[in-house]
Amino acid sequence: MLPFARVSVIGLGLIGSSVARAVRQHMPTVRLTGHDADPTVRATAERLQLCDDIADTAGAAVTDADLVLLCVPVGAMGAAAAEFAADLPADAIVSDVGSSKAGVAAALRAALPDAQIVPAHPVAGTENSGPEAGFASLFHGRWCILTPVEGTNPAAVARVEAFWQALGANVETMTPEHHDLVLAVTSHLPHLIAYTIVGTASDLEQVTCSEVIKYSAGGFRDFTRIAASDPTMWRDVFLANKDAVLEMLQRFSEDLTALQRAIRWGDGDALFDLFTRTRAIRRSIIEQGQDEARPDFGRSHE
Ligand SMILES: NC(=O)c1ccc[n+]([C@@H]2O[C@H](COP(=O)([O-])OP(=O)(O)OC[C@H]3O[C@@H](n4cnc5c(N)ncnc54)[C@H](O)[C@@H]3O)[C@@H](O)[C@H]2O)c1
Ligand SMILES: O=C(O)C(=O)C[C@]1(C(=O)O)C=C[C@@H](O)C=C1
Repeated sequence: MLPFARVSVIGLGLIGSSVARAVRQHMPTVRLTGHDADPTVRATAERLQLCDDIADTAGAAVTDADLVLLCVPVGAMGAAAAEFAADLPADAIVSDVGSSKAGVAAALRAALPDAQIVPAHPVAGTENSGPEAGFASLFHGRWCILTPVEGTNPAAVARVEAFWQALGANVETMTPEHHDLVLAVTSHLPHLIAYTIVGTASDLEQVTCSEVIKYSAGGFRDFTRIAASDPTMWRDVFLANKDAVLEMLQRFSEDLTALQRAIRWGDGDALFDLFTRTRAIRRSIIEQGQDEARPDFGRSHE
């Protein structure tokens, strides 16, 4: 049996449109309704036939939903939920896909004090955004982390878990705080580093007259992909997950200083040991099938 029969997706960008495509593919009988605050995105969603209906207001999108999935930037979650609060059916489950969880859970609870809320984070994405960037296989073999708080109905958690499993994801459950700490180091810090290194190189470009672009080979190019990620999304993530990101950044700065010292003092063993350890980590990620350099990654998937 399907976990939900009528799903509303609020926010039809990369993740919302990928969810819509994946629902169509894996649960074709589900009635899908979509809404986006941006009329251009709504028009594109209509043209791509992402949903059965595209509603002009968030309220109209949720009136008969049994799952409402918020796919908007984390800083917009509270406002987006408040827009449909008055129209939400009493038995509907509300979930989201935000990249940070503690702040989002609090914002959703404040906007929807009586709703069943099961926050979630599919750990899958690309540097692209918008409804045309989505694709149905985005969640295949990826993790989706659920962060229910105490008192959440276990049956609601089980239905959201079954939903993500039906889209091809592996589901894990943890507290919002633990999620935010783990993701600060595995996702948020790498983005901050990429934004920094590409920014630094671009400042240098003034000096080197475009050599940075001209000779950018593998290493720098990989950073530019990450640094091309959506500015609104990442601004919101860093503001929402401030404490965990700052803590991880402190640890990172200390390790960077140790590396700086090893280079200054010619400590080749320290460099070699670290690089050997990090190479093993990369290889174990590939062995576990978590490598993002899969053939279909980051292209159009329709
Ligand atoms: N991009 C990724 O790699 C990735 C991966 C996992 C989770 N996420 C999370 O998914 C969410 C969406 O990210 P995305 O990459 O799809 O972004 P996106 O920019 O592609 O899409 C976001 C959409 O939300 C709409 N929107 C903004 N405020 C709204 C509101 N109040 N009501 C209705 N619509 C509104 C925008 O118009 C836009 O179309 C974010 O919370 C992000 O943290 C992103
Ligand atoms: O591969 C990318 O482009 C991503 O940034 C995906 C990525 C990640 O850091 O792993 C980014 C943010 C999400 O919340 C989940 C996934």
